[in-house]
Formats: sequence, C-alpha cells, structure tokens
Amino acid sequence: MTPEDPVSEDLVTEDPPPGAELTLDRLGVTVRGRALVRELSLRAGAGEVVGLVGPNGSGKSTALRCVYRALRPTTGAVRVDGTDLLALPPRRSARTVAALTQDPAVDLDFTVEELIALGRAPHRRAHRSRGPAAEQDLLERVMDLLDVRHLAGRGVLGLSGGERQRVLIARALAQEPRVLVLDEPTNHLDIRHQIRLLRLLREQSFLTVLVVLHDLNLAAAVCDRLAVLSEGRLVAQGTPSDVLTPGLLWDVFGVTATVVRHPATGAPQLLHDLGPRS
Ligand SMILES: Nc1ncnc2c1ncn2[C@@H]1O[C@H](COP(=O)(O)OP(=O)(O)OP(=O)(O)O)[C@@H](O)[C@H]1O
Repeated sequence: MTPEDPVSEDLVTEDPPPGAELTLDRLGVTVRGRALVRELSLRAGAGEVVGLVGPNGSGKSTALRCVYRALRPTTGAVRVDGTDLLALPPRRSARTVAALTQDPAVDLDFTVEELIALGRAPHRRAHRSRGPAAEQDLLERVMDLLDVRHLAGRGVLGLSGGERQRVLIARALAQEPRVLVLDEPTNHLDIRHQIRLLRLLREQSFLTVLVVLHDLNLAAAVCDRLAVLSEGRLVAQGTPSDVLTPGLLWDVFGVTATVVRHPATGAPQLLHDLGPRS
C-alpha cells in the first residue's frame, strides 16, 4: 500500500445505505452546575464531512458523546434524519451511528479480527447479517481499508498505539453506520495512515462524518465545513476558507498564524512561527 493507492469508494459494501442528515439542535450539557456545551446548533448533510475544532476543554468531546449516546444532553436534541436519536431503540441507533472515542477501553484480549467483528453485533438479529461468506468478505474489506489485515490473528492488547487506533476505526466501519463520529482519529497514526484515513473519509459519499481534529491543516484538507467551539459555544462555522482566518485563530486559539493556500487544492493551510530563539 502507498499513500497514492486508490481508496475504495464503496468503502465497505456494494449497496451502502445513504448517509443521514445529522442535526445538533440547541444542544446543551450542564454537569454539576457548569455548562460544558451551550446552545450548540449544527447540521451535517448526508455524506458531508464536518469538523469540530476548538481549544482544549472547549466542549468538543462532550458534544460528540451526546451524538454517540454516551451522554444525555441537558437541553436540546441530536436528530438523525429528523428523528431524536434517543427515541431510537439502542440496536437501531447502533446501526445508525458508530463512534471512535477519545480513550476507547480495549482491555480484553480479543484478536484483531474478533474485535472488528464486534462491530457487526447490531446487525446480527432480524436477518440483517449477510451470511457467513459475505460477513467474512465485509470484515476483510474493512481490514484492508485500514491496513490491518496482516494483524488479523494478533491479540489487541499487544498492538502499537497506531495499530490499535486503525483497528478501532475498522470496527466502527464494520458497523456500517450512516453517521460516523470520530474523536481525534489521527491520534497515534503515522503521516501515511493519517492521509489514507482522511482520503477515505473525503472520498466516500454515503457516510455523514462528524470529526474532532486538532490539526487544523488536516481539518482544512478533509472537511467540507468546520464548526469552531470556544468555551462550549459555537463561535464560527463555514467552509475552511471562511473559518480559518488569522483573526479567528488569534481570538479563539490565541495564536498568530500565517494563512496560505495549498498550491494544488486551494485549501487554507497555516504556517506557524515559533518566534526568535531566546
Ligand atoms: N464529567 C465531567 N464532569 C465535569 N467536567 C467535565 C466532565 N467532562 C468534561 N468536563 C469538562 O468539560 C470541559 C469540556 O471537556 P471536553 O472533553 O468536552 O473538551 P474538548 O474540547 O474535547 O477538549 P480536548 O481538546 O482537550 O480533548 C473541560 O473543561 C472538562 O474538564
């Protein structure tokens, strides 16, 4: 595999269900009297990749937790194609939204293939699984997409950080969700696997993706739109070019950055200057 390898556009299956519209409707989360997310309204259209960016502690992971149902919002709602996610039975919601969380617990010594196959659990009942051969084919395609097939028989406890991250993303894809929520998915990945993952997200058209990224250059390269959180509030949203301005970078992140255009794609890219050596 090289970074130039084409990424399969049909990602996992030949007849994927279409991506869903994801709406965060005036979402609020208050914990012990402290508002962690305030009145957050955000929409990701079917097939769109929307990036959630902001400083440490600005509420990004908290908002994502509401989307993958690890946290019940205090106010507002998360809707998928207009339906409140909390109104869906858990198994149906697990067929709709899959997540890579920031600190996923991997403490049982499954093999890589067994762990990825757990992503199929929501499909097992009601004749939704595809029969043994097609299920195996799906697992192998997902493993190839994330470049983990060579690890299939290895125990997950012995993997490197980047290998484990790719396995967990493979498990989320095996779930065949319509909405994929990713909290810092490039953590631990070398640059080749970062680029491969982001191309995968960008080239598919049937998954709606909400992704938290700290690397604003990668966010600008992959996201159709960015939403910027600061102290739990949405302070800007729009295309990467609309959002990543020197003024916003100073106001929200407190950094001075030079914004240039990528010569091939035109995407905004940030150049950082550490200042003179003292
Ligand atoms: N269960 C909780 N109880 C109290 N405070 C919490 C809880 N969970 C998160 N927080 C606080 O809420 C704020 C937002 O946290 P969150 O993890 O959503 O931020 P984030 O934007 O994802 O940050 P990072 O970029 O560092 O991952 C932080 O100040 C955090 O300490």
